[in-house]
Amino acid sequence: MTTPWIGTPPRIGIRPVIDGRERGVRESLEEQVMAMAKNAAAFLSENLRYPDGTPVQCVVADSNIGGVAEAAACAAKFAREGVGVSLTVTPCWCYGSETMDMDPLMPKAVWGFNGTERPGAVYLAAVLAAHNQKGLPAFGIYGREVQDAGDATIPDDVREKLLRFAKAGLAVATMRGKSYLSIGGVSMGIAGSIVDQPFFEQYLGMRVECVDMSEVTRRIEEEIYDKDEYARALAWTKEHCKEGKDYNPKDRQKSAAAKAKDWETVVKMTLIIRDLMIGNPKLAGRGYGEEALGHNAIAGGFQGQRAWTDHFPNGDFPEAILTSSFDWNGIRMPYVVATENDSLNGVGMLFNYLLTNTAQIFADVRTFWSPEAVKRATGHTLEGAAAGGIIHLINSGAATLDGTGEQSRDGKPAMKPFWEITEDEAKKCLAATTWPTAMLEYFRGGGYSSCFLSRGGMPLTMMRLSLVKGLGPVIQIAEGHSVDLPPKVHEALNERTNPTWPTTWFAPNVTGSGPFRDVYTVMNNWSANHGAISYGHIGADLIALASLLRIPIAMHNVPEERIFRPSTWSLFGANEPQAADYRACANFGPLYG
Ligand SMILES: C[C@H](O)[C@@H](O)[C@@H](O)C(=O)CO
Ligand SMILES: [Mn+2]
Repeated sequence: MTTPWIGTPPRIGIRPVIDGRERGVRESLEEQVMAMAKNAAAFLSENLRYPDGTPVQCVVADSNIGGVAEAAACAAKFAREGVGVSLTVTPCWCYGSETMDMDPLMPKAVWGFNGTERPGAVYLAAVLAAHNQKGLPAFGIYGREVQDAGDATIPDDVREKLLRFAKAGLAVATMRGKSYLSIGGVSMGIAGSIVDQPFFEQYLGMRVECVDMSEVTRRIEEEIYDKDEYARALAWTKEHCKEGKDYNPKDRQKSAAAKAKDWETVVKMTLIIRDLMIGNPKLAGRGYGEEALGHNAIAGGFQGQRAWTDHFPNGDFPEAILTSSFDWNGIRMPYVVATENDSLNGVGMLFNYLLTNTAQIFADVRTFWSPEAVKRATGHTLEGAAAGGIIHLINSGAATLDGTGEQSRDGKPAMKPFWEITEDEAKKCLAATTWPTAMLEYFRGGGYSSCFLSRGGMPLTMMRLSLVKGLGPVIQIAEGHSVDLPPKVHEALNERTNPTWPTTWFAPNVTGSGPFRDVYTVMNNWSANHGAISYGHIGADLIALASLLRIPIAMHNVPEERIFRPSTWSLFGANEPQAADYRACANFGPLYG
């Protein structure tokens, strides 16, 4: 079952531009310029995948672009072909404002070949100046080393920038026109669940769809879900999702029959939340044509607490399974579902997902444990990556089971795109997860929480998107690693909190100064109760994406040499990149704004 919102994914349009002077110059360049475009297209398609695992598609202009007529013909072709991102390439001089991509909504980059036979770099600088003057920021790509005119290889530094730009551009284009589905409303006063529709519209080009949680009740009671799939899902759940310890007081524990009923309910909730997000053609055949359509949601959130969870089984199972890369339908695309309807953390998960095609961890940023505090509480001395202290990431709900770290890459724990995950790895993730009965003191209606401990040694990036009145959205980024603790130490610390929830021990990379002065300062600066955690050090990709969306970065620990933003940003203060970022974002304002 593929996710309909990937339907016709955005393509990357390649624009080969050329010096239009005939009777010698243009003719001498036709072949080389078009070859550069086709080479770039092949590289991008070979190295990038859509969320459904298919190769990214590129569209090359029908001709080299020597002037506005050919630029217009190229724009028309791109519109016909569903192009959402544009890359202009050239090894020679061309006429900037006559050939440039003028589409204000199109993420754009220009690659000027570093070869001196013809002035490709001069065009690059000239056309970027035009982009600056016209308020159409573009990424500039200029390889460090000079290449010979016929050299078709793409140097490593150019490859890195092409991929960083393309991933960010595709994420922007993929979100446009899609929905965030808000199931329920504000959860326990969590600000991220006060869903800000103008933010989604103006910054992401998305819409917010709102459905009351009573719709889930209606569909459960009227059996508006695929009953065959439900039977398979329940059987699969019984086989693969083992009930964990019931920590509730004996006199409050539910009966076996009531627990079995709760399993049935949470499995139905899973089908229903997914159907609400993306629809389900199976429903049309039963007279539920409207329900079959869904809400075109690329991300969603379930309020759960407390209006639902004070009475019904909680949403932890649905949220955890949907954000994982496998279920009763096999290994498949994960979904983006935010616990407590924290829509801003849902957007963070969505950004991370679109940049990596990997499932995401939703977590509370719960506790900073200093080495001294761990020593006092357990007698253990933190060491290795944990030596500076650790942050306890734990939250009931949408932590993907991929977060167990039971998948591997090069022999190390990993979280992979679904098409790389083996059946055995999926089974290991499930086997590493137990499902304790929900803590009834919190979740009066019961249900089940996913409980696992992430393996250490995974490169992780934790990010948060928050809103500030008068400023708008800002993003925080912390690259680091998951860490292992001795079992007894983990147990001692975990039992102090909620042992029924999934834990990732996180050690951010610290720099010794500023917001990354030390681990404590990272947490002390964190701008909300939640973080969206992705496998991999993707901070530079997030920074590129944020710049396309004009969302400034409030803090990050990404090495400077990896940072890639539109060239315009440097004109807002190249010596002070963070201040420049804020100025540039404020200057241009929201992309759809
Ligand atoms: C069960 C509790 O209410 C938790 O849901 C709560 O501590 C949170 O996760 C807050 O983000
Ligand atoms: Mn939470």
